[in-house]
Amino acid sequence: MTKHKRVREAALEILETIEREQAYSNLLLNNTIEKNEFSPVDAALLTEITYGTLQKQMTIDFYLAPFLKKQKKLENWVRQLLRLSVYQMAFLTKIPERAIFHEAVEIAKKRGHKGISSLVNGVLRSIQRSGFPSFNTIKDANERLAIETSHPQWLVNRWVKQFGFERTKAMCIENLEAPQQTARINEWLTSKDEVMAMLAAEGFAVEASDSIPNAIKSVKGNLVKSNVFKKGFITIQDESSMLVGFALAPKEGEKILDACAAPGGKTTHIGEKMKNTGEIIALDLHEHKIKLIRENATRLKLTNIKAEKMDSKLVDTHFPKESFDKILVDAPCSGLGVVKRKPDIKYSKREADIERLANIQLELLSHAADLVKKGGILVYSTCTVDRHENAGVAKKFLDSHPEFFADDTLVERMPVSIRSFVSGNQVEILPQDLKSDGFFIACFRKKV
Ligand SMILES: C[S@@+](CC[C@H](N)C(=O)[O-])C[C@H]1O[C@@H](n2cnc3c(N)ncnc32)[C@H](O)[C@@H]1O
Repeated sequence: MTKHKRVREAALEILETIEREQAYSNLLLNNTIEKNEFSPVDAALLTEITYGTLQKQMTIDFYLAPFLKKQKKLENWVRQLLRLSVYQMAFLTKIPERAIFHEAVEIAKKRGHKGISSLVNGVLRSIQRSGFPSFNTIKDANERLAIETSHPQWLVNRWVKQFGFERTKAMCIENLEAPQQTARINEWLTSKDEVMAMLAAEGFAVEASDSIPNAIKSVKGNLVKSNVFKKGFITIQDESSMLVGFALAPKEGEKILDACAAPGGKTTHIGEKMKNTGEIIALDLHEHKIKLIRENATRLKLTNIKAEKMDSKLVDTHFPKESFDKILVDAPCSGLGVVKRKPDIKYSKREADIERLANIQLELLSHAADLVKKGGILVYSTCTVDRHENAGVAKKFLDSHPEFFADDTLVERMPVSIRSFVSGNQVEILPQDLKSDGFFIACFRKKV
């Protein structure tokens, strides 16, 4: 069996599993690469085909529709096989079409029967003869944007209402880009210059971040594989997530609560900013996730983090009132800012999830509120792009908690390149703004 066929069979299996079990694409992909011991070249092709097919699923289905009109019911694996073949035809122009057809037909024969392999062959050859249908046939602008950029119509309609058509379009286009790998320097152990020199010596190509001090981006190579990472000098983190550390601006010796902490990306940032002093209580609902916080803290040589399993809706029954200088609620959210990284999110989320998650976020903030010291701050953040969560929750929190006010000094704590995205006590980053994840932060201060 050729290597490339193994790659496509593996891609097919991953796509089927994601659809069947709503599993996470990144975890499945990493497991498959490890299990099959794929070479870096095959791993790259598998990633490209799997993510590409998922990212462009609605566009591909639009391309396929005229050629499947006569099919009563397609088995799921056959649809996925057609999708990944069409993805290669439309978007991976370096792969010869005869190779795409041959491998699709071979997989169809192996998995199904002769009838299915002729169907797959027939559909792909018809597409080759007739070409893909044009988007111009779609008259409604939102619907065309949804199909062209493969975002559900409800989401495009919602974003257009919240951000206008042009910003939504830029966001949908940006969401189709490959995510950048960025990393934060462990500033209490080393410096950006030292890290860049060490990584160069290991053969990695990196550049300083354009927007965040003490951050770098990978140009070539997966930084997780570096000794610099293993030794705890860097943490892989999206640039917009790093802004939470700036918003909190923890000082040495402070006592901080991180109410939704796993896997500890932001907890450890706080720990580093405090130069391993003070105390950070890091909570999460799930025991297996607490382990991740501890592992990260250990790798980064931080001993100021205490990770515990707890439902943060109960924090006010566990800790004394006004016992923390600062509290972070990096809340569970709809995740619509990380579609670039996890394309399955855009198909699995429903509008009802947004309402439910906004309620949970408000509840978590309300339970944490009593624990903030007078004059202390409460930071609320999400990796989503939605104003019913985010600004909507921030408003409801302030409306129902007169002991807090909107902390407009947030802008002073943000890196200079981010200040134009700050409005009052909030910062809203859309994916196209920094080529990062979409992100939201609001900062509330307790009256003295
Ligand atoms: C956005 S993630 C946190 C990411 C983390 N702050 C970081 O930077 O690595 C939200 C986390 O909240 C946790 N969570 C959800 N509901 C919770 C609750 N009621 N109490 C504590 N943790 C909760 C989830 O398990 C998840 O790990």
